[in-house]
Amino acid sequence: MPNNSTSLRVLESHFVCAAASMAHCPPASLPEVAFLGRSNVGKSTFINQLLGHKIAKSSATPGKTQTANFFVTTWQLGLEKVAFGCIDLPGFGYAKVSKSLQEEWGVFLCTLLKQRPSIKLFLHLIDARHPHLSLDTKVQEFLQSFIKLDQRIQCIYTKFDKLTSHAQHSLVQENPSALVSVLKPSTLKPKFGSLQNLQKTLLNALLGRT
Ligand SMILES: Nc1nc2c(ncn2[C@@H]2O[C@H](COP(=O)(O)OP(=O)(O)OP(=O)(O)O)[C@@H](O)[C@H]2O)c(=O)[nH]1
Ligand SMILES: [Mg+2]
Repeated sequence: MPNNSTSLRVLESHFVCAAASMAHCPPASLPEVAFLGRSNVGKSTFINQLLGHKIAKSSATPGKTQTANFFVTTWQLGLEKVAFGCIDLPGFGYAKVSKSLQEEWGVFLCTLLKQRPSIKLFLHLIDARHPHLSLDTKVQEFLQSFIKLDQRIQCIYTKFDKLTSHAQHSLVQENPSALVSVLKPSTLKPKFGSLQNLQKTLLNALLGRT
């Protein structure tokens, strides 16, 4: 396994397609990361950070991403080249009334997550300011109900920059296995990691190296 000082570079990324049904999804030939979380939590923004350019459309208005958007990226870690897919999903939790995940999200997205074995990493983005919402618990339960041995779930707190320093420490203490992200990765305090470390952690999780 590459050690922590091995450098990581994003070599290339491109948009593949937007799908609104299983029939429109591209062939599942590469390992994939699915980015899921409430509307407006920062899924598209985080994909852009990881891939190093604005490839996924983000917006201050909730409900921006309406289809499952597929991207492919190639990264170099030391001497190793890895190509993988990223799936930017529509958010849930926009409706004011509490509904089941399937009602919120529709049959397509639930089926996509359950029936696409190439998804090796489910990245669950949670707003750091609201870490205990019942909808996020429902998502965890939903994922746990079907994931296979070669699939992983990883939580990441977004909008971590909106917390006070004290609240940042408390949240990380409460859930040490979660990752954190901020709007401008270069402003993340070193004790909370770096964009490179995040990229390496996610790549290792995707490849089942954790
Ligand atoms: N302060 C701060 N703002 C963020 C962060 N991540 C995202 N945002 C902002 O949050 C808003 C929503 O970001 P998106 O990336 O579009 O969120 P999304 O989860 O893709 O939203 P939907 O596609 O509607 O589900 C944008 O205005 C982003 O600039 C963060 O870590 N910190
Ligand atoms: Mg989005």
